[in-house]
Amino acid sequence: MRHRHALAAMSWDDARLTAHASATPLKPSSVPLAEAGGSVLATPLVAPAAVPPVDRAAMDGYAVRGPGPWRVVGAVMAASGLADHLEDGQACSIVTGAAVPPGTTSVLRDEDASRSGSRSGSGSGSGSGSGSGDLVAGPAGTGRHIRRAGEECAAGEVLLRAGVVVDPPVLGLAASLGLDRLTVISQPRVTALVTGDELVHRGPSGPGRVRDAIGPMLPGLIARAGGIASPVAHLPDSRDALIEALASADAELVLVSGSSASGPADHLRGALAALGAELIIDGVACRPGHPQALARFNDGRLVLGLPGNPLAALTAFLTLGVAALHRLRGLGLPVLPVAPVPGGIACHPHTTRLVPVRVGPQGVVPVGHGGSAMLRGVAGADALAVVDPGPAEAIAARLLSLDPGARPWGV
Ligand SMILES: Nc1nc2c(c(=O)[nH]1)N[C@H]1C(S)=C(S)[C@@H](COP(=O)(O)OP(=O)(O)OC[C@H]3O[C@@H](n4cnc5c(N)ncnc54)[C@H](O)[C@@H]3O)O[C@H]1N2
Ligand code: MOO
Repeated sequence: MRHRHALAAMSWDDARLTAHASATPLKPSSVPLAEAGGSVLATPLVAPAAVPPVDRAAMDGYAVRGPGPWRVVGAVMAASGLADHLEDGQACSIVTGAAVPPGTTSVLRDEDASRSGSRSGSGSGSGSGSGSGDLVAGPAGTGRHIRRAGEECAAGEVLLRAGVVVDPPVLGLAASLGLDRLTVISQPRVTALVTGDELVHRGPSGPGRVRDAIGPMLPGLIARAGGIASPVAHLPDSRDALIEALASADAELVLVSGSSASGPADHLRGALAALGAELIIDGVACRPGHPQALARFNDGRLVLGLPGNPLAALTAFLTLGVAALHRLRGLGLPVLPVAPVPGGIACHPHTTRLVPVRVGPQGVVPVGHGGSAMLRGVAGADALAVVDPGPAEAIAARLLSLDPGARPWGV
């Protein structure tokens, strides 16, 4: 029984938009910082207090007050509390980042300081011990080498808008603001089912044996696209096994590879029909990746059919999978930068071509080996050029990143 192409193949752009619109963003929640990586801010990031909270030394050296020379009256270490007030002509040795004593007018760098007295002679007299009573001299313009309180942000300032991905710099910023929790949309869960009786997971391919090349790609792709991958499940070409696995998948998005075409072992559409899923996309007008499909269960879970040819599976994930995951995470559809193609790329009259390219300063250059069963080209490429259908050659193309976790970039 065949359920082939009840819907006409959708254009590549419409398919991305449709996949994005088919998903429902997950509900926001408050999570500890340690669990927030990869999630998306559900509310703006607001500074609860000024950063830095106090004036701090920007260099190792001496906090001084007024014109020199200065008498060293103490030492401020990294973990010292607020030191006593400095009077005119007084200095305190200090380390980078420590709060300067009240009254400090400047910080004199170690390498600019000359010190006389019990701890003189090294030219770098700060550090442990106060050496109190020594004299220190050197150039110290007013306000030099002091990080002012509030110089990074004031209390109540909005630093990031909602919808920003919590990546390492954002996590570090949140920690430096003193935050312990963030209100975020957490990462969607993704289950991957790799089907095929012919697939093997060790050793070479041969007659009747095809080494699984999709299973190894999916966990990294899912993670880079902001999903949480469960271990890849391998299924035989069995309609019942697929129905059982689809019915029990506990994830917002289920990927199924190798069952998307119309052969006798391609059970995806039959399994979806048996489970009452709505087929939203049945084929996309792109190459590679034409037979990809997207369906939705009544409970909102999405199923993405990845074609069995490995490059087609990759392009399908980057097309529909990334679009759906972005929406689940509360993100808009990624806007693709445009790059010149100095040598041109032949267009297909009716179908969008996805061509592995290297990105250079002059534009993009195809790397070859972009057939749907090949990964050689894409493994050495920076992006896929999206070559819109047309009568001749494209001299510019949008770029689809091969790393769905990369911050947006331009060319
Ligand atoms: N009569 C038709 N035949 C095919 C059509 C079509 O429209 N009508 N579409 C072709 C295109 S385009 C593609 S892409 C494939 C999609 O096939 P399936 O998704 O059904 O996958 P299979 O038939 O199982 O496999 C195709 C090919 O890929 C190899 N494969 C499968 N899984 C893996 C894997 N995990 N790692 C490496 N290689 C894999 C499989 O052995 C086959 O060689 O259908 C075309 N045919
Ligand atoms: O379009 Mo298929 O998806 O060539 O590989």
